[in-house]
Amino acid sequence: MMSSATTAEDQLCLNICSSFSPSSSPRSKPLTTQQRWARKKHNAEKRRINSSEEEEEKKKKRGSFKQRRLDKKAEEEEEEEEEEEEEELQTEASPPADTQSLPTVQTDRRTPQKKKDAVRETGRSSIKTSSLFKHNPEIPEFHRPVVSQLKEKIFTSDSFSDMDLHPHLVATLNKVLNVSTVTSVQKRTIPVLLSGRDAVVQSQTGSGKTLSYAVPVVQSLQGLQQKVSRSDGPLAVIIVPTRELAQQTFQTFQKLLKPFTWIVPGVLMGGEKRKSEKARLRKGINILVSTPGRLVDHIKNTLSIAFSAVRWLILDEADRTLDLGFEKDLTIILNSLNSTGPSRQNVLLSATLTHGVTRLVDVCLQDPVNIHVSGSASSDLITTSSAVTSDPSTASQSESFALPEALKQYVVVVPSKIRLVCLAAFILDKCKFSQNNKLIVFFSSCEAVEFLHSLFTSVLSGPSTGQKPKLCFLRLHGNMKQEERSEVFQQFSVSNSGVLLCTDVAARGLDLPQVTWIIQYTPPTAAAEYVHRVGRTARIGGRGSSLLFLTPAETAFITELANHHISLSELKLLDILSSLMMDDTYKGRGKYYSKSSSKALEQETRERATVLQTEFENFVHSDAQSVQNAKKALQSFLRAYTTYPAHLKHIFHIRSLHLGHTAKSFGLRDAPQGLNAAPGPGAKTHNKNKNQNQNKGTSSQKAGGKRFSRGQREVSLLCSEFSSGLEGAEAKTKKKKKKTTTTFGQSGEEEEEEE
Ligand SMILES: Nc1ncnc2c1ncn2[C@@H]1O[C@H](COP(=O)(O)OP(=O)(O)OP(=O)(O)O)[C@@H](O)[C@H]1O
Repeated sequence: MMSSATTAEDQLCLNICSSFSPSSSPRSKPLTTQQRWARKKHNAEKRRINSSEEEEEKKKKRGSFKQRRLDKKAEEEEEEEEEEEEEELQTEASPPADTQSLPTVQTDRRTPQKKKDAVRETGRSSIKTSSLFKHNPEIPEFHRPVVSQLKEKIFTSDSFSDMDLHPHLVATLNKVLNVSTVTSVQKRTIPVLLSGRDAVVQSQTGSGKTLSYAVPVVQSLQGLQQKVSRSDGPLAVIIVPTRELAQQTFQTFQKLLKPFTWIVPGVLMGGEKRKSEKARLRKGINILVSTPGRLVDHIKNTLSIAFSAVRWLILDEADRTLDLGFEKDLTIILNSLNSTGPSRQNVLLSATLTHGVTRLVDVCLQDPVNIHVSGSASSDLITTSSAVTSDPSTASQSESFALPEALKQYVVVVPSKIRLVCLAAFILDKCKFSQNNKLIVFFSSCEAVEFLHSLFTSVLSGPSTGQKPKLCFLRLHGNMKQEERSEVFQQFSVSNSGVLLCTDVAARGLDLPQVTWIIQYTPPTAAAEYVHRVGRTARIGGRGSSLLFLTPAETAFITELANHHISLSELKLLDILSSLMMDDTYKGRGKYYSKSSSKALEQETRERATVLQTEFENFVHSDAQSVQNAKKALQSFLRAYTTYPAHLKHIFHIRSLHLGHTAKSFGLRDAPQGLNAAPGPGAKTHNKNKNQNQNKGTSSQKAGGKRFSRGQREVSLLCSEFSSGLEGAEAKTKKKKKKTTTTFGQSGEEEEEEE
């Protein structure tokens, strides 16, 4: 992991900084375009940082005022010439009006490979994309707020053998799980849990929280005086938000229980066959790992499930369980556990225990110990606060999240129109031009993942050559069949490189080895979610990097993150796009290729980006189905955009999206007509006539053919996102409206799901 992460970082540094090395272009060899570009950038940078005094001196040296005017004129002429060429390119590039509108063509019956070849040919010979680089909002000056990031020391000097654990358990930790030194969170949590106390545990992603509860659970169950038997049923219940995490946690218990074969672990999760789960429950499961929805299903429908012996309740990713859709499930689970069972130990864990979790603490825990493993940036000390509180003054402290120390966090500000090529250029840079990079890219909807997966696989994958395998794109989202989800998860876990496109279904808890980059193509809906997404890399002391995409209108999110002690550095859009100069796959017409001025090289980069965008657009518009998929992806993106919480609406408001530009980021040539989820009255679009249709809805709008008031619509979108994105949507659900009152004292109209 270390070495590959280093390579990634090195590559990044190469892109940003190597061009500043004066010795990078030996005189004996002719310079490549890339090197010329790098040198020009270096000179430009040097000019920028020169002090005004030096500038003055240079001016004096350059001679008389007249001479300076002549120089300037020559410079201007060169610029004008280049601009003219640019205009020419754009005029040629603009497609005729009729090719811009969405085609109503018949389904293309060409094979994908033929289709791809045709697309590539068209992309090369003529650039049909209207200018990507004109009429974009200006990229604002990047202001980096000063924040002191919270730090956590991951490892201690203690080992598991120093703890009061069964020797076979220690041996299993050492030999099967390959761990010997205890992490900070484990050192703090294991003794507290072994003493019988309830606990609330917050520590950074990838710090070993799973073992911090799994070890004491196994230690206590193996030591029970009356030996555990299957007929006891569940003694420990572990609730996690996603299927993949359930599977991963179950596997950890399987390993830990190797020497204690009489204790049986089991997993229940959506997408699996209920019948076989029922049979396993009947036989007896002692450590039960489950997603909330499926456990509720069994509570309602499986007679053999009995909680009379439960001694442990663990809520991993506890703050997630408070989200819409999970809270009511949790209420049913708690009611069911409380109605039977002896007294039990309860544990809440997460990297981000937001103050909303206090409600859960009040309901669930008795006199808990609060373990909060983080110190200030200037100290390595580990502090433990004394109590969980809802006091607003301490709430902000509890909402400052520690991030892995070796995680490098970047942001790139990209106008909507250029987002797609920027993402593609970044992926090519990391996966085609450097090796052993493993990327995870987050999107806001299943449809967007599906669509971009097929687009990238078709346009970017390239053929596998003798030395290099095909660039591999995988996808993971809640609308996939369970077998496929498991297969992808497994495939990405064991691979050394590749790109996983996913929704937030992969944001929490997953421990995928050697991930080098996390890319957030759509920004998260909360700082906490940002933390979990980037936490899929740089785990357990390893290195990793993350890149957040923001549009110029969204840059205030940088300050929002800074409020949570999260600090980002900027990557420049042109630096990312410059990776297209690494080979000639997307070479333009070569007009600027031979020129040496930095402007010409920038222009060549822009032209290549345009060629790539053209390939995307040609692919999308090559058949009706692809257009339909792109529209669906755009529509779901817009829907998801309406679900940002109220306090972030000033940053992410649907009205500030430019529909035509956003459409381009899904490979569409223009803003499509007849989107079901119209973006609202203020949404901007190129086409005024189209806009009229979309602007009609005010207090109510059409979504999926059904009329919703604005509030109802947002709730319905949220529900659908969470049910499809996290629990899996293929489970057939019958929904009915019901008035409910939750354990937490909230009442309201909620959707009840019955499986
Ligand atoms: N003491 C240890 N020494 C070395 N590796 C460890 C130790 N404890 C756990 N690990 C490994 O660290 C990785 C991360 O652990 P884990 O998944 O429990 O982190 P986490 O804190 O739960 O992360 P997240 O908040 O993302 O869920 C796992 O691969 C795990 O096997």
